[in-house]
Amino acid sequence: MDLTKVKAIVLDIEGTICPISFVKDTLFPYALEALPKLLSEKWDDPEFKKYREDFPDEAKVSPEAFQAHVQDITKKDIKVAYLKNLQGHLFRTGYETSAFSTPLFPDVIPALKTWSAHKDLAIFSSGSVDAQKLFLAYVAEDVVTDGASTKPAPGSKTVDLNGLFDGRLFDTVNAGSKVERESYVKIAKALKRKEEEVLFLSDNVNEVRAALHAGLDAAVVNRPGNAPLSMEDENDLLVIESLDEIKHIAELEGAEL
Ligand SMILES: CSCCC(=O)C(=O)COP(=O)(O)O
Repeated sequence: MDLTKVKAIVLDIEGTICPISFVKDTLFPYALEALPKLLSEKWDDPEFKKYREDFPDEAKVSPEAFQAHVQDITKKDIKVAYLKNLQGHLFRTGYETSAFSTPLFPDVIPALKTWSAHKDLAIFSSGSVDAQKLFLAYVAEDVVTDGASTKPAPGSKTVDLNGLFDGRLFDTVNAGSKVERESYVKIAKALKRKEEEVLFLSDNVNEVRAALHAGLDAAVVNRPGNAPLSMEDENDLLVIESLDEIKHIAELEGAEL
């Protein structure tokens, strides 16, 4: 890793800056629970139609078929854009009614605030850009970490971190697949940086390998609750457990972070 060159830091979401359990056990179930009301009230509403029309034909035949399809691909965690766009729409009410807020790992907010002074921060997630905006708009200021779980502290206020990212939000629609090198080339270009000036951090080794293949700097973030890494991945890739380690590497390299 050469952090002296890095001018932009691109972050994955799930398993990197927030626990996988927040996405799987809070956001996804909320979306599934909210869907029947949306389907019964808005099936023919133009606002809902723009989400519905991208679904496969067999899911569009009835609200029941639609609900079953969404349930199936959510359970399988299939990260297709049409599901992600709909989820982003469904999450909104949850955030706006304080049904949940975003728990970031405790090292994340301080790192983002420090890094944003000298680096461009960006997100690259399978979650849609709209979902990313909500995710960042309702971040719990205080979290409680207990073993593998990090959750918003009871009564915690929220803080909007969108300003730190200034719209540098990438998803599979505007950047492409997270496991293809071309997507990372595209992101570097969008950030107006050379590939080696961009650092990508993710829990997903295939994403990290694709970013490295594109010429970015990249590391695996191994958080409590993530899938175990193979020996091969541990040997081949830089693995960190906290964003603080990037700060330490920067200090050792004399890089400004
Ligand atoms: C933007 S919050 C919802 C995140 C989400 O739906 C998801 O699938 C997370 O994917 P990532 O690529 O960020 O691990």
